[in-house]
Amino acid sequence: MCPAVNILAVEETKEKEEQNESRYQKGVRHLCESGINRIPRKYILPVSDRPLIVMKEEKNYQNLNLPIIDFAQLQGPNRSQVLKSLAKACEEYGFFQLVNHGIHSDVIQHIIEVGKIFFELPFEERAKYMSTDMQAPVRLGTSFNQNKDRVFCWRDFLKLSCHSLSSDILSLWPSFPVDLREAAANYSKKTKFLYQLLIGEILESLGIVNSNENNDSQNLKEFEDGSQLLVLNCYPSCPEPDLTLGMPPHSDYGLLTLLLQDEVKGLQIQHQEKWLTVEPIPNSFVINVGDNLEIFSNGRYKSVLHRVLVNSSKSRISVASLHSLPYSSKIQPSPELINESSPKLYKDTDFATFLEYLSSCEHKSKSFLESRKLIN
Ligand SMILES: O=C(O)CCC(=O)C(=O)O
Ligand SMILES: [Fe+2]
Repeated sequence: MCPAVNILAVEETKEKEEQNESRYQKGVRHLCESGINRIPRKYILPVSDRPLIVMKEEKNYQNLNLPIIDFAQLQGPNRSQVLKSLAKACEEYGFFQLVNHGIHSDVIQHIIEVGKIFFELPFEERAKYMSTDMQAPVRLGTSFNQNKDRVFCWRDFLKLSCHSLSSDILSLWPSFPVDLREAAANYSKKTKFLYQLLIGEILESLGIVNSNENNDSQNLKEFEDGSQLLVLNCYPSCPEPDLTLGMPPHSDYGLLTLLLQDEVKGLQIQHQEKWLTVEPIPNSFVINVGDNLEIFSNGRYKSVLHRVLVNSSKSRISVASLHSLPYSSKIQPSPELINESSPKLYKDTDFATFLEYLSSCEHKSKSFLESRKLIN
């Protein structure tokens, strides 16, 4: 081939690749709406990272019955037993399912419904909320970290910062469907309240009652007044689910995540070196320990890797309510949990360090937490 033709061919390929890149940035739903029956190369994981979906047959499905904590029982005569089960779940699994939590099923159904409708809106309507600014109070995005991911995952998401539910912030949230703001604000208030109760119980299960008297300790008020982020995740059905993931293995950064999944399974957690699928229980929350709680508990409670499978027949929606300390706070192992037999295991950490980490690497494993360890 003559050199001029060669250069033209290279430029044409480059142009095509750029067009494809900008198409993928618009999200998986947009891609599916264009009608596809194979997944583009951008979403195909290296063989070693692919999920093993030999479990199409129900008998091969390794479902996991996570420990179940009955929240109402914490108020009853079995309180001390339930606190022990809570501690054991956080130590052994880093996850548990919460039932009888007091949030009405209407509130739960409403957020799932508005989430479904939002992701079904015409692309031009959804696209108004697209942003690559990680700090934006509202952000429609795709994949895991779309600015960094070499391979994209099969997920779109809407992030709503709930730090303040002032009318200034709410007016930035999507105006369609018309009840999205109301449903999301109500859901965020209810989950924040539940989180506040739950983190109090978790601190008690760690044996921390009133560290405010100890000047070196985390101010307990910070646990209650921290930041909250709602993330509505949408995983469209996928023509080749064994080649990709809805979310890659990751741990959550904050203290606790309250996760609501619809009836479609997909969430898997790593437990004893296996990936196990978490069975959805209607009207329950999947609660997981985040990196900051692992640090605060000096490694006693575990922030565990989890990932999301997609499937070829059903879309899936989940809503994660992520709770952290205020972004200006430092997190450190609680001095009350450090002694001669349990030395300090993690460096003090702040949110700025985490943001630096996010922007500097492909966030695909537990390595942020690994990077905070004092002893490896
Ligand atoms: O969709 C799920 O089940 C999990 C979502 C998740 O892990 C997250 O939003 O951090
Ligand atoms: Fe997560």
